[in-house]
Amino acid sequence: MVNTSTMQDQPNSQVLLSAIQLSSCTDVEINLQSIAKQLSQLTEQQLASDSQNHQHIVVLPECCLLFGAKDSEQLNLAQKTADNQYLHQQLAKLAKQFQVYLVAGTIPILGSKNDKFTNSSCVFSPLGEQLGQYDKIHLFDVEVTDNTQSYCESRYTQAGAINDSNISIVKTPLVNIGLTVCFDLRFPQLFQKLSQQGANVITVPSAFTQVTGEAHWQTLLQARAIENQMYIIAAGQEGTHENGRKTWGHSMIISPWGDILTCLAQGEGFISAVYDPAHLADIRQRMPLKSPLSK
Ligand SMILES: O=C(O)CNC(=O)[C@H](CS)NC(=O)CCC(=O)C(=O)O
Repeated sequence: MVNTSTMQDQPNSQVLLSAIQLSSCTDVEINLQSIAKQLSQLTEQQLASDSQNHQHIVVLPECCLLFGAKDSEQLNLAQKTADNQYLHQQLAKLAKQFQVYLVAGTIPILGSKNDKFTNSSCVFSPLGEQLGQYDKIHLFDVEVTDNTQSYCESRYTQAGAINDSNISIVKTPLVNIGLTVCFDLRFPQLFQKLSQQGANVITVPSAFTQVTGEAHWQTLLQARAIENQMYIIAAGQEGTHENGRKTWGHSMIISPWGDILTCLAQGEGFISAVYDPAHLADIRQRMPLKSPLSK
């Protein structure tokens, strides 16, 4: 029990951070069911062990509603759902049903020219309202020594805009969330911008390859958390997907000191950790990181 009388006096005074790890397939409905199942188990467990007086932020992996298909199928999905906003609606419904702030991994959203989609992370409130959207800026056009070999995300994906509307924090009652996606993790500039705007939690929905994940994932996450002094919630795809692609999993939540608070190496499931604002304030106060170079 982490319940205390002060917490009961102050509704929503505690923030819980969670990541859901998925092995998403090429069927949107099955993926929605998997997410609902994980959310149901996660919120049930948390109700049983804990006060209801908290704010709960849950992050899903990149491409949470369609993964392991050809990129052209993501474009088809973006085109098919552009008018009725089906993907947004289903995710908003889940946020409301389970009373969480849902950082809904990424979904394909039809771009301005209709021949590409943005790989977008959307945030929904427990009321089912959309609070923000971030379109992935750094696209994964990379040669990897795995069975896929050559990734060319920019073929069907339109990169996110470099402006204050795309790069902006999402304010919730107790936490400012900075949104990033997967390959963005290799570019500290984005994290610095979000940090300057007042982010104290950064989310990293991902589908890291097994090869690059094993080599770099944990180190990059810890570096971003340490250098920006903030919590990181990283939710990954895991396993072997229908197109043979292998993803690394290892979803983790990292403290502003760089500690791995919790990690799920393999399989579908969830992890949670408590956000500690005093710990964050203490680290920032004892070790101010103001560089004369960042003016
Ligand atoms: O293509 C899709 O279906 C969905 N998109 C992804 O999986 C994206 C682009 S291919 N993956 C990454 O960014 C991996 C980054 C990575 O692994 C690294 O930085 O090492």
